[in-house]
Amino acid sequence: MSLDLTRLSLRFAAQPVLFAPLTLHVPRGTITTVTGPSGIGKSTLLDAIAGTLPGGVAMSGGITLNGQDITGQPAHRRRIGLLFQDAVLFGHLSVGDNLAFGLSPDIRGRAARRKAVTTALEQAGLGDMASRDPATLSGGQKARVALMRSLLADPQALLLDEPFSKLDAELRDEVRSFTFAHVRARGIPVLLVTHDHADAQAAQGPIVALGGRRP
Ligand SMILES: Nc1ncnc2c1ncn2[C@@H]1O[C@H](COP(=O)(O)OP(=O)(O)OP(=O)(O)O)[C@@H](O)[C@H]1O
Repeated sequence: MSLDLTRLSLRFAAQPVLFAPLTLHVPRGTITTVTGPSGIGKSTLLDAIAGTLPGGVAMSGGITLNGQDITGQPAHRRRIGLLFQDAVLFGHLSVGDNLAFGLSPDIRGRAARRKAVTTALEQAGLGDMASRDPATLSGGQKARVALMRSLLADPQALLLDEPFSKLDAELRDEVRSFTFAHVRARGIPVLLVTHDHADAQAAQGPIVALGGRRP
């Protein structure tokens, strides 16, 4: 199982390419860190992989997931999770319903679905908070629910875009450890975009520095 990019290149209309064509092998079970200066195209790269590129971006090169070419596939068919710095939970749903929303359709039957949500709540340390309004959760609790919701969708790869940058230092360590432990346990390829050396160090994987933008 791996995520592979082959000479991937991105360009907004009438602008230079964002970064030099990127070839990258992200094996399962590793967290590969992507760094690079602001504006080089790190978030746009993750959008390209997830299939959520904004309009007006020209892409060349290829993306395969577990050997399957997904370059032209719509986002909902790629089974790639994307997690941002803001743990965005649906305000009109309870914490439990936020988790249920993420559930993979492969988990069938009411009892099995309920059990998956209960297990995720317990893993997030929120066993008794299923009916809580997400607005009443702490930053760390929200981040844990957002991760669990992504994992309940049973993604085949996970993309993390500065996922800890809004958290204060102490919380950041805790949420980082929690996140890395859970994604490692899944054994899926993970790409982490970060500016923080401590994140890259804790990821314990290869570090890819984007650069080489043409003038
Ligand atoms: N709709 C758009 N049209 C033209 N250029 C855009 C558009 N959206 C983003 N850009 C430009 O594309 C470049 C890449 O943006 P992106 O957010 O991917 O960079 P980044 O490396 O993630 O930056 P940061 O580290 O600051 O988050 C930036 O220079 C940005 O100004």
